[in-house]
Amino acid sequence: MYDKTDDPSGLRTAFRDAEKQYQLQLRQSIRLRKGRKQYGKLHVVPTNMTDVLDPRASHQGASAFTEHRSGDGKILLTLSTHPGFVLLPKALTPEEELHLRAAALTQYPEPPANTNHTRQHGSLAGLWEAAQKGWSLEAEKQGDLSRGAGHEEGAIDRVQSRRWVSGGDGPTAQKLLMKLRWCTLGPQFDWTARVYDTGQPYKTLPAELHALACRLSALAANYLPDRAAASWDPDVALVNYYREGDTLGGHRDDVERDQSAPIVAISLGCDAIFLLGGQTKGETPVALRLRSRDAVIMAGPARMCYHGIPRVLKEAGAADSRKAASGGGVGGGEGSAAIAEHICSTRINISIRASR
Ligand SMILES: O=C(O)CCC(=O)C(=O)O
Ligand SMILES: [Fe+2]
Repeated sequence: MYDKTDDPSGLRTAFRDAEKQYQLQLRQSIRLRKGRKQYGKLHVVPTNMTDVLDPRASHQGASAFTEHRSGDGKILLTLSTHPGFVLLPKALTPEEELHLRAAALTQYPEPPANTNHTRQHGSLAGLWEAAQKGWSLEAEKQGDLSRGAGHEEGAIDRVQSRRWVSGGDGPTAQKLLMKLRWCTLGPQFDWTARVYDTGQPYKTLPAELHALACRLSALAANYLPDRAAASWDPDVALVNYYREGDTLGGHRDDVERDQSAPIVAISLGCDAIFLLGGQTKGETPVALRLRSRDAVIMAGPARMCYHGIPRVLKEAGAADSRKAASGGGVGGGEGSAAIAEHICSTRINISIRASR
């Protein structure tokens, strides 16, 4: 997990400049009519993408990527500037993509996994279903949010859970779903103490994520530092949810015990710009375009590199998601069209790690 307090000064750095370059900028025209201001529509200011490395265009020859092939023909891309970094375009099958995006919306945030809502609202069991049904949280009861003696800042208390009700006074499930930013699988992460806490109840890393991460790191093993993949046994994952305008600031994931072990990060939904910098924020990062089904592996020296997401490209990737919806989603099950619609405006990243 990463250090959110890493850049408290807000100092201008090469990394920060790159973040600003790619961040969503909205502009609104204002006209004066009969002495009164009239506000036009907000529009997105075009971003110069010419320096963004596109893994799907690597065959064009001008790319900074070096292309390799695994035994079964899968493409692996490396960067000579960043040893230990491997990008696997289309690493997931379309079936895995459908399955994981449904799981990331409907199963992974379920208790006992913590989410960014846990501190304020307690366990939100059934968030996805409640959002589909148009439910809200029942009104807060006096004392619901009281924290017992010995409460430590940063530890997430189990505030009493509230029920979903139709037409309740609390926040709507739809709004809470739109504001879902992360959930943690495997031992809970204490963001303030910056440690994994095996003392609280937690959801073990789903076997499908463990298997997928091991498969991908084994595929990339030749391009990772010595034996980084061989004995790797991931036990935690952070699921990040991004909507248009959401960003993930430049950080290093430096809490896990073995700082050279791989992190395998899976992209689902909308495209994004991923910045990969150096060991300080003074180094200018490279910008990469990540798409749904792509995987990124960072191990060895690349683990020490600052990285972040300055931009989610809402329209990009949406057509594919809609197409998948008409195919029926996960087994054509109920809610698959709703999942596909949601993912058209969302990016999900699942980063799988070993905490111990
Ligand atoms: O969203 C991404 O692609 C990167 C996520 C990440 O860096 C993290 O979860 O630590
Ligand atoms: Fe990270």
